[in-house]
Amino acid sequence: MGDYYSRYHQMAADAPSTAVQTGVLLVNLGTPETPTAKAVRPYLAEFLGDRRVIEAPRWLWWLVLHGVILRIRPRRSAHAYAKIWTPEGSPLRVGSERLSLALQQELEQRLPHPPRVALAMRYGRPAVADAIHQLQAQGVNRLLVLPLYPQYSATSTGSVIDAVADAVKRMRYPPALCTINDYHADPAHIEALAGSIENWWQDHGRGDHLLLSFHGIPERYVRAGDPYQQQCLTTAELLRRRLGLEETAMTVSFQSRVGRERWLHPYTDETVRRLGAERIGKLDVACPGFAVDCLETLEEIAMQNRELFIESGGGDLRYIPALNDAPAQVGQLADLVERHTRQWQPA
Ligand SMILES: C=CC1=C(C)c2cc3[nH]c(cc4nc(cc5[nH]c(cc1n2)c(C)c5CCC(=O)O)C(CCC(=O)O)=C4C)c(C)c3C=C
Ligand SMILES: [Fe+2]
Ligand SMILES: [Fe+2]
Repeated sequence: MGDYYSRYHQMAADAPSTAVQTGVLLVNLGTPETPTAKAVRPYLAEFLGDRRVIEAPRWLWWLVLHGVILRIRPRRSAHAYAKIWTPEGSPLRVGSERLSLALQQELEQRLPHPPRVALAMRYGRPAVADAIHQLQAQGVNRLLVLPLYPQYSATSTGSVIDAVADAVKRMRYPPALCTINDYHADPAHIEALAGSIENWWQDHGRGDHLLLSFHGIPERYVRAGDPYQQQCLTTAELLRRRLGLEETAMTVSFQSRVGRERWLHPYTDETVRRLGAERIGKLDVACPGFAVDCLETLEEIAMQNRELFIESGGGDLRYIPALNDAPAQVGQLADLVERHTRQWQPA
């Protein structure tokens, strides 16, 4: 009896069961380890094998993916990645790591009990499950999941939530969870975007037209209820008003389509060609859906679409960089974290 109680008291004393430690899991898409077909292939296989990304009958898609796409695309994509690769690695990885570090430092300056920040990639490494385990090893028992996608899509944010749910399914004692679905209309986010475009204009002069290009998704997904298109258009409209631009001074388009299905319109490449043919002098392009620069901005927009624009009669296409680890984005994300974790802060 006495033995039982003393053991019980010892256990209770050892267990820090009332300590609250918050974690923030930043999640971005993921990127290959090296710009080679060998490294791009498993990355694409995981990405394009995700049912959230490709909604098609499984067996049919498996045949197309493994029989056709993974035989052709890795080499083509690797060639594109090679053009933007940096000495530190893939821009998406380097930019996401810098942002994660800056957010950790900002929260440490602001809060007496700062959350621990970890970065995960939806595809490739560091895997979502590994990052959550790493946070738990640091004592985290409250977890805020913050996908680095300002607009919600089932294909991007939804898939991150799947990965978190899969990780949690295997845990005996998971952390309490909170997930941020989107921040597409957060005033501080709009302010950060507007400020970065204005700063860029201050250094380079204002162009003749502003194009906002978002990543596309199949139109079919929007018809099925994905709020992505609406959220992109709302971000764009809020940004246009904040910048004080006439409706005719700005265009919205959707880039990076894959396959033959109809994706969100208008397509960025067709829009760029049209604006070139209209003999626009300087076309400024920003991609507000990308928190961090990556293949889709640095290669597709700043290289491929710039060439398209000039070929079709335009003057120059100037890509305005993503927010990356700019203080305005770090501050906005820190505010978001503070708002969502206040409920957990020790009194
Ligand atoms: C084929 C279906 C795809 C859907 C749907 C899709 C949605 C989607 N993607 C992003 C963000 C990024 N995508 C990136 C690259 C990329 N996207 C697809 C396909 C779909 N994306 C592919 C095949 C690729 C790989 C590159 C290529 O082969 O062309 C990237 C950049 C990755 C990097 O390493 O730099 C990002 C970021 C969002 C936000 C989204 C839905 C809204
Ligand atoms: Fe994509
Ligand atoms: Fe692309």
